[in-house]
Amino acid sequence: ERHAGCSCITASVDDIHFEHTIGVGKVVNIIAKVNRAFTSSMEVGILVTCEDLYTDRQWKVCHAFATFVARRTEAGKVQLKQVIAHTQMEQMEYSLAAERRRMRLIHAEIITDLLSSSTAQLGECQEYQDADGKRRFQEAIARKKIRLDRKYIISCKQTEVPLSVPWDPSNQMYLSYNNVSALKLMDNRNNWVLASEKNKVTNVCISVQGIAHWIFQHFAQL
Ligand SMILES: CC(=O)SCCNC(=O)CCNC(=O)[C@H](O)C(C)(C)COP(=O)(O)OP(=O)(O)OC[C@H]1O[C@@H](n2cnc3c(N)ncnc32)[C@H](O)[C@@H]1OP(=O)(O)O
Repeated sequence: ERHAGCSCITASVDDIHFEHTIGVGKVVNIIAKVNRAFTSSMEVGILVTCEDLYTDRQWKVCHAFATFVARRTEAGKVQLKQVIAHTQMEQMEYSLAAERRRMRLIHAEIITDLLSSSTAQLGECQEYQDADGKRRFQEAIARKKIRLDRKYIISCKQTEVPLSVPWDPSNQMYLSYNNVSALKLMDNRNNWVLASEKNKVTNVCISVQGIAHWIFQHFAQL
């Protein structure tokens, strides 16, 4: 709200993973920072650390991301002022914030997609009490896949090459979720056709033009 200069509403909070417990008597430090402002929404990174005052030891407890939206005024949607990223770390968070936002906004779409593709993979291995149990099981699988994708993106090392972002030095540490999800989408398709095979290297192709085009386009950037 300090950044926005007006009242804001919590739109979403990403997955929260606790890496350590906090014992009684320890000091908890919470640092929250606006990573990036978009139009009326902004991503806030929240870092929780724990401190033992007797030993001076500090450790990370969790790192979460929340999105806050400036409340509409009578004039309509609020245009937030931009965040200026100064340090290399701030620039990295600034870039990654756009990618995380994209993941948030397509979350529902991904769940639907994973649900339809995971139905085929489940096979006969699970027995369900009822249809609701099966649906909850499938949703849990879909959520787990999304969590793993997020973990992968967050753990991306600076030296790893970004995949789908227009090449620009400021995007060096930018990893695209789109490539990961497109590859998974491709992997789930069953209409792959063997194109050639030589020295145990198999080339396969697929006739979904839109996706293939997308992949080639982005591979071309590497
Ligand atoms: C204690 C608590 O805080 S409890 C939580 C209380 N929070 C609530 O009750 C939120 C209820 N939801 C809402 O009021 C609305 O859905 C809002 C404010 C989140 C979105 O408002 P809408 O009128 O749909 O606005 P609109 O579609 O224009 O989206 C506004 C912005 O929110 C962003 N947004 C919308 N949904 C989400 C989401 N789930 N996650 C992240 N950002 C989102 C949009 O991307 C957009 O960003 P931009 O302006 O920077 O491009």
